[in-house]
Amino acid sequence: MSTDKVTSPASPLDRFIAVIPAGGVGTRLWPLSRAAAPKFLHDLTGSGSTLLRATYDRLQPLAGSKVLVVTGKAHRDAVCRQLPEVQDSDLVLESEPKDSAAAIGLAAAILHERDPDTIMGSFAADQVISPDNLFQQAVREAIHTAAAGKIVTIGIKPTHPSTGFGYIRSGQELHIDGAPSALDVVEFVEKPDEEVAQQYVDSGNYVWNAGMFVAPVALLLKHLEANQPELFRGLQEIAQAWDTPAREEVTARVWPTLPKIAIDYAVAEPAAEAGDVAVVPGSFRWDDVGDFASVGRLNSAKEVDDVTVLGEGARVFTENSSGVVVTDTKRVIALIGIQDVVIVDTPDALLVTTMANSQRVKAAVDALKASGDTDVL
Ligand SMILES: Nc1nc2c(ncn2[C@@H]2O[C@H](COP(=O)(O)OP(=O)(O)O[C@H]3O[C@H](CO)[C@@H](O)[C@H](O)[C@@H]3O)[C@@H](O)[C@H]2O)c(=O)[nH]1
Repeated sequence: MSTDKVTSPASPLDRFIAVIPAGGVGTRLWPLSRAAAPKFLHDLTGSGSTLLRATYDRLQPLAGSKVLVVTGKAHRDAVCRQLPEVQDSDLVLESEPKDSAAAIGLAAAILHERDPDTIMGSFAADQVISPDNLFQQAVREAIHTAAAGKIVTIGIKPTHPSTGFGYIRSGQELHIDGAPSALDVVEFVEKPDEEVAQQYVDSGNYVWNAGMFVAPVALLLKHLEANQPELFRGLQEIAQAWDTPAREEVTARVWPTLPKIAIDYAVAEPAAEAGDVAVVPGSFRWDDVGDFASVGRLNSAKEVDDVTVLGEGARVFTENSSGVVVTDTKRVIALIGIQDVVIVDTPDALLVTTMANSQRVKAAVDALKASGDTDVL
């Protein structure tokens, strides 16, 4: 009888490391979401977990403690409080925001330095997803698909012609072991205009990009190098110094020089053209919490009459009214006979609008910026 040890090839799942890029301000959720306390640091579902913490917990069964977080220096303390498990060397702090290609690309480059066979998955810190098991099932399929040499996106069935999302046109089934629903991607179009978005939705051939990318780090970096060579070179330099005493010095020197571009333009669109992108359909409930109408929907269980009320110790009186109230003050709020209102009450800024206008909050933020009144942003 042979005494040779029978070893099975390592599962791609063992090569998986999760990355959470936690940036952006969430302008359409002002005045709740601020530069100093962006959307991902808030509990916007009333679950007791912030969006960041929920994202981390959702990834646990897939990644364990192998999670890298990329965020702004200013958020270091808040992120460490919310995610005490994250080691110093796995917390990437940016001195200034450089958009998602730099954030995700640096994580890929660091992971590549540590182990070039790593499969990484990047997951936005500010989405609401349920149930977790359907998300995890889709990501497992994405990891198997990535191991077959693809950059993998997760597709969400569109409900309206949003101009804030990437659109993915899928093609043939890929027939990959462990990924029965993976499809080839024919085209990836980031944020089309409304007319094009409407055509995509009407055609029934497109899904939304959920803002998640699962890929072998080497493949992601190959496309970054081909399409953004300057960004790639800078990230390489930082990554090579990352686990050495030179980390601080090199990062401080190189990071400010990096070009700003979204990963969707820098990698996803050109990689799809090269035939290197796949999509796994997500059957979970997905919401990017883009405005207060969405906050209202996500918390409808907390309705007082027809008004959704969010906020610890909120004191809200309602009569014949509907909408959403978010408050972090102790003020009493009374709503009488008004429909579909949005009220966001904070100590130094008050927002009053309607559900239908909740996407336009950004206009107020832009106006405040232009007037130089930035202390409330
Ligand atoms: N650390 C860090 N993270 C950043 C930065 N800029 C963006 N991010 C993070 O990168 C992710 C996506 O960035 P957004 O800038 O919020 O992208 P988007 O406009 O919402 O579009 C993306 O997501 C959509 C789904 O929500 C997609 O449909 C679309 O194709 C695209 O991937 C989020 O997790 C965001 O926090 C940055 O400078 N630094």
